[in-house]
Amino acid sequence: MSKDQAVEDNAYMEKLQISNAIFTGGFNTVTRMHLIKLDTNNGGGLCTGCELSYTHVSDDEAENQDLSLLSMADDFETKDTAEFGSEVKKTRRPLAWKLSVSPTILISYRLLTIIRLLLLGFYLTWTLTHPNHESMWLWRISITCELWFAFSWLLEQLPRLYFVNRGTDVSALKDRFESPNLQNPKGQFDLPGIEVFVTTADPQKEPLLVTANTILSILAVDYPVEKLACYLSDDAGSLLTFESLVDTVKFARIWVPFCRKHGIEPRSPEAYFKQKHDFLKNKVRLDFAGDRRRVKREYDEFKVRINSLPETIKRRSDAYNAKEELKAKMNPSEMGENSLNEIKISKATWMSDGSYWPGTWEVPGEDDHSRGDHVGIIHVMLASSDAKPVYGSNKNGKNLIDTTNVDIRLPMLVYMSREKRPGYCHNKKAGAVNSLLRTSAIMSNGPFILTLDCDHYIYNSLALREGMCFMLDKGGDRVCYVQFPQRYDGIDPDDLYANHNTLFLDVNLRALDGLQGPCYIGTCCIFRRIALYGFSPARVTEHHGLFGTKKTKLLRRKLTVSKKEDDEMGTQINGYTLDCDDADDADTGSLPLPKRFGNSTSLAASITTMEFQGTLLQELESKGNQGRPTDSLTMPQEPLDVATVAKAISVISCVYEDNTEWGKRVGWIYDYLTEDVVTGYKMHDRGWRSVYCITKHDAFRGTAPINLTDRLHQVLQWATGSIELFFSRNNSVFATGRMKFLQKVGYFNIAVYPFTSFFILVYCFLPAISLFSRQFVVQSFVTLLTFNLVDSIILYLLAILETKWSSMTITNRWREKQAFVIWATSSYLAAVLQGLLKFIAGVNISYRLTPKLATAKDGDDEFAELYVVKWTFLMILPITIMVVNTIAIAVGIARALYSPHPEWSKLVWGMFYSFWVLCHFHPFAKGLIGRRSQTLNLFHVWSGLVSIIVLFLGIYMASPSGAQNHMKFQFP
Ligand SMILES: O=c1ccn([C@@H]2O[C@H](COP(=O)(O)OP(=O)(O)O[C@H]3O[C@H](CO)[C@@H](O)[C@H](O)[C@H]3O)[C@@H](O)[C@H]2O)c(=O)[nH]1
Ligand SMILES: [Mn+2]
Repeated sequence: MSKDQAVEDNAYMEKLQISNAIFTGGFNTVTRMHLIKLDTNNGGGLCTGCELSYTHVSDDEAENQDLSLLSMADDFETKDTAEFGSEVKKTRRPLAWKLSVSPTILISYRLLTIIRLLLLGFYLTWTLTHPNHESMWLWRISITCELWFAFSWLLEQLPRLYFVNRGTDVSALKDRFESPNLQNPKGQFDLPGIEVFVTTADPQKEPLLVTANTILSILAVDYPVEKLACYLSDDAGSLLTFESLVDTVKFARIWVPFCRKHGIEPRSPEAYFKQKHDFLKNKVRLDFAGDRRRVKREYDEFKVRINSLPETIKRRSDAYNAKEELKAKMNPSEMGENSLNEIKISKATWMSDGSYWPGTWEVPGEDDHSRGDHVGIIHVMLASSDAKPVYGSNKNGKNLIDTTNVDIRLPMLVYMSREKRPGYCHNKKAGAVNSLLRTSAIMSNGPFILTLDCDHYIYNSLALREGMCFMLDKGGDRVCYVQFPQRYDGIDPDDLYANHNTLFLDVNLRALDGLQGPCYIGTCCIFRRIALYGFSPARVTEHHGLFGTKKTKLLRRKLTVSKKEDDEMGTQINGYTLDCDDADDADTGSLPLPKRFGNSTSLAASITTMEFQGTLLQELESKGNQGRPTDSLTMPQEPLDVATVAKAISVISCVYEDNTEWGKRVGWIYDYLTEDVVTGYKMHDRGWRSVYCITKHDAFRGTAPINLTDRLHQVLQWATGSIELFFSRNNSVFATGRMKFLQKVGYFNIAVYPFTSFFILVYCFLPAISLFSRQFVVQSFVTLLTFNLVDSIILYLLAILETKWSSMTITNRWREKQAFVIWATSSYLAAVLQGLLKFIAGVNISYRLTPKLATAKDGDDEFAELYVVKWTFLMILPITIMVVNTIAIAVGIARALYSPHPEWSKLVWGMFYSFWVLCHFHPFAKGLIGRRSQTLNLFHVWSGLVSIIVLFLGIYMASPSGAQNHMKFQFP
């Protein structure tokens, strides 16, 4: 590009709005701005941001406003407070609180726990001091297992002693931030800005319609429009995702006003239109039925468009490619002589305005246009809007429904695909969200961030406000994130594969909330941006309310202890501390520059993490931390300029992913198969607390894998993440941070539970083995039985009490127990082995994206997917266990009936044990055999093989010679 041309271009660019351009660039790549044209012929036109014009608030005006606010605040301090007494009281209503659980329940729960602990202690001591001399190996195995089970129960149970439930008051939030008061005389939205991050990685496994619905639910959420920004990260770099987002925006212009006008819930159209109950209920407006019909029709058309996008793009590309090829043939000199160009052209993927798609092309294998090898892309689909509402107009040709008095603005929306290059580690989802974190810091810099998977939509449009209640209440500035539970649509009523995760989501996380907060579970979580930047919580001198006074004191003491270190090694600002606890950069207190910035030609060189943090620190300083540091950062009130977006492009360059800073101390943590738990762990370790927000109506909903194979792999992934936490050197669960002891126990439990696999496995085989060994001597049988009976009763009572403070039910509980045994013998075991391989041999573990179910069409069997079985190695052990125990039962019966030795009939007790084991595998068997018994071939072959082996073994042992040998047999 010549110099003159560049200047000319620049002048031209200034005149354009950002929304008319796609920005691309990356490491060693020039940052470019591609102007895109509105294609009126094609339904999938590109320009979307400019339909709604925003008025520019002049700097003067903005300043004046600020000043008036400030002077009001000053007045307030000098004036007679009595005049505003009622006002003050009104705005000081608490936003969030702890719900009290009946003391009877709490005390009984703790008492029962102690009783079981004592019982376990007695039993274990007794067993340890009374070895079974007639079969020592059996005794040794079982006592080892029992010790482990006791230990892991303790790890799980201890944090539960402090369970809490919480409540919020969204109307109090409204009173405090959206009604006129002294700090906010005009009653304008004074809520802080929130950014919503949505990650998507594969338009095949994650259907476009699912993502589109998530986006729609975000655009329609009940939160001040100008304080909201939505970012979609597309790790596939796919034109499919891009164009479906363009279409989504178009539909959003109808959908969002419709939702606002009639108070629609939920605001994902797919979920809304699927609802079975009477949709006219609670609807006051007369034009509702008509509006609904029109919007429904529009949605159906939208669905057809989205579903045919792959075909549309393919056809378009074929046509353009053919045209280009022809052009090349007709005019070879223009296109370059070699035939390579022709091949290249015939593979391209084209946008609707007739230009190349800068991301990945449908036909794979193209340099710079393949998965894992493409530039970074940013397109601002919707620019941030003005603070004043824009009302719609009457129903007319252009307007589908009457939107007078309905705010028709849409929040800011950005499409982003980070740069990817071969040879770089892109760190999966953690890398994607970190890219979003950097991009958004430049483009909107909201103080709060909600992360959502592409399949998790906002189910309750007040969800963001619920979360803000915790963040903005007194003491809220020590909250690093508000985690919501994961809830799902479309799970079979039996919840065959325990997809609801009740034990974890409704018991364990609630329990952790009573300590230092739930761990982060990857999605449905509102973060405080500074917590992601590696800051420590504010030093608070006085606290009451949300978290109680006692705990605050504890925290304060710890913070005082750490203060000394911070003065030496960290930067402190307005009570927030920037941790610099690593020796390598302790000297300067600054953050290291990315390694390869020295020879980068991109803008990236000028953008360092320090700059982000610098901006943040300045903001905090200038706002003077006026009691509410949380809302001191706001969304930009002006349209983005070219330079800003160009800057944003440079920070999604792949060099950042290689940088030690990101994912080590800042942002989402790298080097783990699952980034979630360890990211939250880091924050708790810095002294933050988190909050669990379970609302009466689910805040978010997602899809869960409802077939056995996908579920096994999902569990494998989670368990691997846990095991990695256990083996990790940097984030050792034993590390001394500012974490509470019992919170540590909670994390330790998460880190070690996969190890249970070994012991469960032994227990599943034990009855069968003992049956064949003839050594199941009933010496301690009475003790065993008595203990187990009493123990079961206590556990059952504990479970009943748990149903009193969580939404756990006894049926759920049994499902979870079954699931635990199944996962233990399949996914957990594989996870431990994978973890060991990584730890010892450094073997890399690859991530497997959980496929998301496209929404079922009307009339389809909703749970057809439930019985789809795809073979996986994870199934081998559970099948073996089932077969072995079935045979053990058969052999047991045969022996009891026909045996010449009377004492063998006692072995019949072992059969009950086998039966008990089999009961746990019932969901597994059901999933495997299923309704349509399709892929049973492998199951049959494998179980046949195991049966034969076991039978031969049995015959061998039953024969006199075999029996003699066996008397000397010692279990290895
Ligand atoms: O390279 C990647 C891989 C994944 N993702 C996104 O990450 C999310 C979660 O991936 P998925 O395979 O669906 O994981 P699940 O097992 O369904 O999800 C749970 O478990 C994950 C790991 O613990 C968490 O990250 C998720 O938030 C949590 O919902 C999805 O939105 C993906 O699009 C990316 O953006 N880039
Ligand atoms: Mn998921």
